[in-house]
Amino acid sequence: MTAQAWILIAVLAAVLLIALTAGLMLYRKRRISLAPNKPPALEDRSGGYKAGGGFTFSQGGTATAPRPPLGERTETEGQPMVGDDAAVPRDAPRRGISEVRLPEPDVEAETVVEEIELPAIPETPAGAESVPAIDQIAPTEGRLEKLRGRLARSQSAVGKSLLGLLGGGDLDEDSWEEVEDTLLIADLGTAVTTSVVEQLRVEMAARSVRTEGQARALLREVLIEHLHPELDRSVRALPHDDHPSILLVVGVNGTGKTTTTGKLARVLVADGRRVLLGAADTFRAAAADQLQTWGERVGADTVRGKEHADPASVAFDAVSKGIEMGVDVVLIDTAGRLHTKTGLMDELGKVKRVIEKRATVDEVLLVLDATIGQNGLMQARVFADVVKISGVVLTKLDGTAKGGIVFQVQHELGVPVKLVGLGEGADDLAPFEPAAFVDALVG
Ligand SMILES: Nc1nc2c(ncn2[C@@H]2O[C@H](COP(=O)(O)OP(=O)(O)OP(=O)(O)O)[C@@H](O)[C@H]2O)c(=O)[nH]1
Repeated sequence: MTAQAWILIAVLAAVLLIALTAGLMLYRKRRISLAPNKPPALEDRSGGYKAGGGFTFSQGGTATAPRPPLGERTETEGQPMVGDDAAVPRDAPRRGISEVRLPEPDVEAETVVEEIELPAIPETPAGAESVPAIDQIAPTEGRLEKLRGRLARSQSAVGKSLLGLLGGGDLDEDSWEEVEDTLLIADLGTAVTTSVVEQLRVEMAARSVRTEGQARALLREVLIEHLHPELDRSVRALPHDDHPSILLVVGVNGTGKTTTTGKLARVLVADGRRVLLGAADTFRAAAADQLQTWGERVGADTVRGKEHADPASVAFDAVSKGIEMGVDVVLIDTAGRLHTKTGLMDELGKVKRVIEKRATVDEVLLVLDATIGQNGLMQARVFADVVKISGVVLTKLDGTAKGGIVFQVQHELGVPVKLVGLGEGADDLAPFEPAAFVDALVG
């Protein structure tokens, strides 16, 4: 070969090398690293308060997000890329996942972490009281007991009429029908009512119940049994070794989602946890403001997007930020104003799918308004079809005699009611305890 040919080959090889290097650099630049950043030290804003107990928290089952099968994506390094849909090949038609904005510096303006400007606390002499910058949170222990009066006011009418009927001893068919009607009016639903009445009939005969005291004891026992006290009602909010626990709060708007998310944040902060809030209800700016205010009051940052930003994007940002900040739990408030099932399906399904590119969702809490009775159950069915609900929060139990919906929701969904809302106040959230609930009911 001539010298000229060798020179030509060398030049071609150099050009090829430069093109490869440039291509690799471009590829790396476009990639999003999924390796969590080193968590910066987080300021403890709980005011040093540790709750004595009352609420039970546990750790979600899976430690890390399940990786989608490699063969179904086009890139080969085992990490999902921007816009990847877990189970869909990259070149398949997508359902809007590509709209997801990720927290790169140039899109930072899209979502904002509202850092809380805490007022400087003046140095105080030892022993002197310092002014707390944020809310003092009442101990969470025995909440249901404290709030029992509120429940009892509206519920005990049901218990009284039941005891009035059962306390008389031998019941004729008309009386049994009245018992049945009372349970139906209290929203226990046909299936649970039938089962409760059957068990009461059998046990009343077997135990020869004659007095009101005996009737109360039996009624209490049967109702508690129908509330399945054996179900795990702990809220899966404890952090994993390498990432926070992730909780999604879902439900139709107006049921109390934002309020519940705020109240739950207070309980967690009181329990010594570092909390980050995600305002994925982007349809109404006021919803994000409301959540942020809750956050400011307890000392939790809020990740929020612009009005009408993609909720999945905000949720993703919140989870990413939570991992980066090293918080214990990320609570994500979602929008529930999509009344058609398809819209809801797309929205919530996408939120969950996108989050799970970073971490498994540990708990999906469905918030239901107890005052709307049967309608709440219909909502529950729709949501249960869309996302796997792991727990129910029943709100506004302070304003209704229809608490029987608790029985139905559990019976239909097979999911435990974990928390109850008993007022609009910041601390009016309580763990659901079947025995205490029935005691309030029976009086
Ligand atoms: N009485 C009572 N009111 C409650 C309870 N929980 C929430 N509320 C009230 O219900 C109303 C709606 O609550 P939100 O938290 O804004 O409901 P949401 O589901 O987030 O609604 P959107 O923000 O419109 O999606 C507010 O006025 C709350 O104060 C409760 O347990 N008892």
